[in-house]
Amino acid sequence: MTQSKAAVLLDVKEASRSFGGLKAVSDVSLHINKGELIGLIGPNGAGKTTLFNLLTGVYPPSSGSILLNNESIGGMKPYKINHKGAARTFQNIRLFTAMTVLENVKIAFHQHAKHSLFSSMLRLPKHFKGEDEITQKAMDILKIFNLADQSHEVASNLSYGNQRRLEIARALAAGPKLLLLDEPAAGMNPNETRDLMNLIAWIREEFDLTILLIEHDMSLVMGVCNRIYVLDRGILIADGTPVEIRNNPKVIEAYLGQEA
Ligand SMILES: Nc1ncnc2c1ncn2[C@@H]1O[C@H](COP(=O)(O)OP(=O)(O)OP(=O)(O)O)[C@@H](O)[C@H]1O
Repeated sequence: MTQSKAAVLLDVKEASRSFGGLKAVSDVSLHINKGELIGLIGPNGAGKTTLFNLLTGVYPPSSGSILLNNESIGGMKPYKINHKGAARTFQNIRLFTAMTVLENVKIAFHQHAKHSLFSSMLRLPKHFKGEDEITQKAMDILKIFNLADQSHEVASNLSYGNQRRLEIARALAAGPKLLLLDEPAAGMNPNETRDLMNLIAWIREEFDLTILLIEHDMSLVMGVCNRIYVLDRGILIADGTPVEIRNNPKVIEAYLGQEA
């Protein structure tokens, strides 16, 4: 896909991140156009999560630049990047497990809600109106994820697959432009995985999202992604359409090397 300036949402230029002597991400340049669903794959320890951590402010890049909507976000605090329009899920699920399903989504809405802390503290009518609206919006999202019936269930009581879905629902509540999903299907069975991939493709359309999806398993991303980037030992070794990636000798070698 061509890289016209207006269409690019995320532009990463020669980003690196070192931990001691290890270059976990090494001079990676990539771009994502608005509306694309992009896969990020690579063997164990390739640097996928570290790249996500750079994109979401968990770590600043050691060098290089990261632009979201033409604005530099490299090194910004995570909450600021979230406000700029990038939301993520984590490889290890991070829900408020003692809270209900509904509360988990409402918290994310509150972080972005318009009603002021002042009206909340004084419990003005405006506060209750805002609260009702947030409950309604949270329920609407839960319906999309087939979690509305369990809205009053404590999050830790959900099945593993549903906890993963709830994480995505919560990320969506932040109203992101860019959604970063770190192995959203990890631990799911093949049917759950297929349903989730279809749901991800659907929410992209419905919410006008751009999505970057980390996945371990190449075959999973083949069906849904427009393009795929491949990392190996911190280096971007390939990018292209699913068919190009499937037939790329460097990619095959990287994956075979992992099995050896
Ligand atoms: N905070 C850290 N401190 C030191 N080393 C780190 C840190 N985070 C990641 N690494 C190292 O950086 C390399 C890349 O790790 P990363 O988790 O980004 O890979 P990954 O592609 O997401 O792997 P996986 O598919 O196994 O999750 C690994 O060698 C890892 O041990």
